[in-house]
Amino acid sequence: MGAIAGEELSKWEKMNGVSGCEEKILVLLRLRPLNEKEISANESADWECINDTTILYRNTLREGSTFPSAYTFDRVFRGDCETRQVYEEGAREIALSVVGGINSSIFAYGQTSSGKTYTMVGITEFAVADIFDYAKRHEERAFALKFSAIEIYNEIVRDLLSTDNTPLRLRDDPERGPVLEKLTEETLQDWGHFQELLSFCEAQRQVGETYLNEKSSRSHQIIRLTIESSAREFLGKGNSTTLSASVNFVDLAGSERASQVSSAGVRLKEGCHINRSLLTLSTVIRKLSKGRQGHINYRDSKLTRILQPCLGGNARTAIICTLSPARSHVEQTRNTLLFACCAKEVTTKAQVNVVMSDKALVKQLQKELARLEGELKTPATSNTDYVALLRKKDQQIEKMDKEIRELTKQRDLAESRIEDLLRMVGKEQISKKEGEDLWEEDCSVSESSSICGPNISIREFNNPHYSGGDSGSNQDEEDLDEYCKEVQCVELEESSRDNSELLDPSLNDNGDLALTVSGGENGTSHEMSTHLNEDHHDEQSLHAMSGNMSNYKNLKLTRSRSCSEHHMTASPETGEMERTPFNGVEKGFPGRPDGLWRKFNPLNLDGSTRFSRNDSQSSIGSPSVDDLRGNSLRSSGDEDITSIHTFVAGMKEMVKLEYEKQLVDAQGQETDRKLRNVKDVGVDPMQEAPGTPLDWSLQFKRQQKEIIELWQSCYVPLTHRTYFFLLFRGEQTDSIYMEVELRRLCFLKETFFDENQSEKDSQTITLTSSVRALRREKEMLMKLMRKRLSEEERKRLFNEWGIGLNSKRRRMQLADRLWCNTDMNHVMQSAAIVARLVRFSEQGRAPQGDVWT
Ligand SMILES: Nc1ncnc2c1ncn2[C@@H]1O[C@H](COP(=O)(O)OP(=O)(O)OP(=O)(O)O)[C@@H](O)[C@H]1O
Repeated sequence: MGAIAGEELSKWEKMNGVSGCEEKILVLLRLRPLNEKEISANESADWECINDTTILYRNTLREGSTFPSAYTFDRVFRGDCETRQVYEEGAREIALSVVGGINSSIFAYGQTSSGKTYTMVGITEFAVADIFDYAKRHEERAFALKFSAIEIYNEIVRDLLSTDNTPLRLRDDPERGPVLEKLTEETLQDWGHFQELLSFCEAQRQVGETYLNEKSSRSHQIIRLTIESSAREFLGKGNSTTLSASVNFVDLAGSERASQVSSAGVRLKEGCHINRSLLTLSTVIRKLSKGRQGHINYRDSKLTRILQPCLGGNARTAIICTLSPARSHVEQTRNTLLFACCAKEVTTKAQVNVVMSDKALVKQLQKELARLEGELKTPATSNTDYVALLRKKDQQIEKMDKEIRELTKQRDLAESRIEDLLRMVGKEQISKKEGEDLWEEDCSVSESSSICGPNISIREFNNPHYSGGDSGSNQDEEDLDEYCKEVQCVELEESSRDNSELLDPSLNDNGDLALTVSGGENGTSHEMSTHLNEDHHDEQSLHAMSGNMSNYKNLKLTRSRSCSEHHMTASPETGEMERTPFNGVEKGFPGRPDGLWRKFNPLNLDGSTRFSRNDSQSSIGSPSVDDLRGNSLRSSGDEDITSIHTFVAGMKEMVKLEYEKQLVDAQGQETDRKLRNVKDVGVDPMQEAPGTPLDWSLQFKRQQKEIIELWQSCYVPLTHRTYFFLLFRGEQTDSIYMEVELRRLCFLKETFFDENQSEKDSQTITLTSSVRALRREKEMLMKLMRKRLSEEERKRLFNEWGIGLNSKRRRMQLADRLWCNTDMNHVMQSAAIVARLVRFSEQGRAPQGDVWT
């Protein structure tokens, strides 16, 4: 059942005038006359209905009672009033609501023998008669009247239309409320049928004799009449609506005092149940009269549970309180009046109940849908607020989108940094291969055949720049082009960044030779490139290949693509190295940091120099750096050496600045790392930077030693060792790079010993390939000894390194002895020689005197 809708609803609402509205329970009072027993007992009638709404207690003064003497209700009926009058002037309207689809209930409440049954029998008959009459007068509608009756006797519900005394089960239906299972429901045929059923119920009901009433009702009786009606014109068409409602005629058992009724045994037990359930009813009414706040104890008795919809629910309700006027019952009468007073404050909210056919329901829903669509198309004034609200929300969403984009950008930047670091650790294998190829080109010079051993396979490359000044033929140029494309391709893919070699000569597509310096911050690389086309001589080729910075107009030092925002370039005007700062605004190259020069031990070739470090932490005892400085200034190669220093200083300065930047960014990166749960590779300066300078100094020495040993065991190119050794000399900012190098070398070593991997992956760097590359590098250095060192210098070196001046292949012997052990003095001497040979230099940037002092 549901609320009726549309025209039919309006019609019935008009008719009833109450649908959906709250209304108070109608409270009627019926005062019966003194009965024979009371008269014979010489009882006086202390109660009098002084008008249609007020009843007065006449004995107030005599008793000195504190109770009110007058009570007002919707309607009061004197003892001489007929039940018909009570019905017609009181209960009728409520009872007949049922024909309009509204539930209704008529109660009779009062003490025993006050006339409840007397009243309700009449009310029920008059109401049903009126309903029959109504149905008869409204032939346009088809009516169905269903009759059922129960009694609640000692808290047991019985079906009064059944001879079976089996108690009825009471359950709660979410839609229908309390439902009695298996309750007999008879469809009334006619008046006679109704009378039969009433008689049957009367016969079934528990009635007993008490002192006050010969035929006292010992149970609560509820006669229910359900009326269903449908418009005949829609019957059978599938779109009819059915009104369905029930009217309850409730004849309660009477409250009684055991002393008054002199009951005992069964009657006493009945009386206890009756009083208890009536007490519950009174409590429910009292609570409802104060509003619906709090718990209403409907479930405390079967009576209140079954009558719950009638008490403050979807029903119109009238309570007829019956009274005895006798003085002996004054206390019970006052209780009844008190109940009545509470009841008149209770409200119910009845509405028309309708059952719709499926077709009608669909139609109704379609109509509702159309209405809602119409509202959407033409928004009402009240919808303006929603439109504004939506617009505001859209703006918020847009703003949040912007923020998300910005945060995504920041995250990508942080990821890029992490990837740079990871790349340093993970990409060296491929780049190693590239390095190998590049060194093969170095060996393609005219002397290569005499240098390279028969067991070393070297790819011949007829590059005119490497062929002793022989101008390139067309074929040569094609080869060069091919080579350049190859290098460019590799670079574009960023797959061959050689982190295993700090100094990685390669050619770019413009014919420039790029000197890639790896090991910078974040695993980035630095490229120095010079145009080879200027000079085809071997000397210049090698010059460029070794990082000669003599031609500043064609030389540039750049960061790899991933860090292209910071790059070093040679100024076209001054030829000086310039570093583009992080913000993109170029400024002059910062020059050499003092600390670097004080630490650096240059190569001294005048034979008077011993190699040492002036680092106070160094355990190597040798001539001081200051000694060397003076000598190195006098050396024939001082320009080259100082140029190396300058370059290294520039690199270190750049590293330092980047490191500072990392410190600033560290917080953001840390947050990002946590969010994405990126496994830290241990290169976070915030985490890895050692605590105190002293701690770091000790750690640096330890790491440096480990690195040198690993260089040795991994056959790392000497130029790489030299550059790294010179670049990172123990400053706090070196820690990150030391850590990365250490891990990289550990990884490399593991790879060398993993034979399976070497066999499986042809791209993986192997021990053999490293040895071969190292061999070719030494051959290249050997050649450079002749180019870069004077004969005197060479002789001096041969003497110092214990190479007989008459022995064969002296330069190769020297090359073989460079970086051949891990003794720090040896390492420093080796580094100085290699640095001199490969000219980590830049002419015109010789260090100032004050730097050396
Ligand atoms: N208004 C009245 N006019 C004349 N007689 C009445 C009236 N009300 C009740 N009586 C008579 O009083 C007696 C008791 O009435 P009734 O059985 O209806 O009381 P009751 O309240 O139903 O009692 P119980 O609660 O014990 O069932 C009956 O004999 C009945 O005929």
